[in-house]
Amino acid sequence: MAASGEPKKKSELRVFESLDELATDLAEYIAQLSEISVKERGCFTIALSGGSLISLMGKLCEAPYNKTVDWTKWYVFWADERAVAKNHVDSNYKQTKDGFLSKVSILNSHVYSINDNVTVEDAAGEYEFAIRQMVKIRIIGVSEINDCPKFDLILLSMGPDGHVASLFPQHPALEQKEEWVTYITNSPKPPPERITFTLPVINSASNVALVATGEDKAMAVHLAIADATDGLDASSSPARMIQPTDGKLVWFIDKPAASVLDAGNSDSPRVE
Ligand SMILES: O=C1O[C@H](COP(=O)(O)O)[C@@H](O)[C@H](O)[C@H]1O
Repeated sequence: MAASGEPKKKSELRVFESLDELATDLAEYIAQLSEISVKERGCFTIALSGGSLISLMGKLCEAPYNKTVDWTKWYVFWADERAVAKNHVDSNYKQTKDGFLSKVSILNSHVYSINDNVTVEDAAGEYEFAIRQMVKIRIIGVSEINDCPKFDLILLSMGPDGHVASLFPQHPALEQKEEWVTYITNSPKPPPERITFTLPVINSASNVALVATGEDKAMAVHLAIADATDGLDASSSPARMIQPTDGKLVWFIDKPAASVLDAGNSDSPRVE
């Protein structure tokens, strides 16, 4: 990992033999970024997603990280949320609470969940407002390029259709350039109503990690990473649109997810 002050490589592809190895490296990556941010800025702002990601973060709740990470300096946000009650099985908050937050000592007051008591439109507006307040007091950094929030780390899990956060292929939400947080009411994956960070926010982060595991994601990984993808229009692969402007992207994938890349069906990956 590039230490503070060193030039950062823009993107990197890490392929693992097993889920256990991936989870081990992911925990170390997050812990290192947390340490660097706390040293440089006094806090660590992280935005999470749902899906398979949370269980892959499990090793962070174990030794040594449960003791060595400075959890009191963490500020937790969500890159997307489904419009369901917080105790619903589909809630990204519930999944994160059960699988991660309840096992580490992050302060409750540093956990910024999305309001489940209002319409998705209002919830998106409220969440953007909350983030603006955190930018104003410089807990969340700010991009010098576009005034967007600059999260220390945004963690995304890619779906088999190439979606990230709740940004789905061909969806107009991919075009949203003005708002930081938007909403959709027609998600192709249930539940239909969701709140999501927009691409400008994701691409303004200091670090973005994209996780994809399993053979059912192999083609989406190929479309997102391969150099040449004949005839592909950009919005058919939201994951391909993740290109941090002034930050670093790291892909964490397992062998099955890398299988189409490995099969020699692709040109050299766009990432190192
Ligand atoms: O619906 C969602 O799906 C993606 C990917 O989920 P996975 O189970 O295929 O890993 C997830 O990252 C996103 O946050 C979520 O709302």
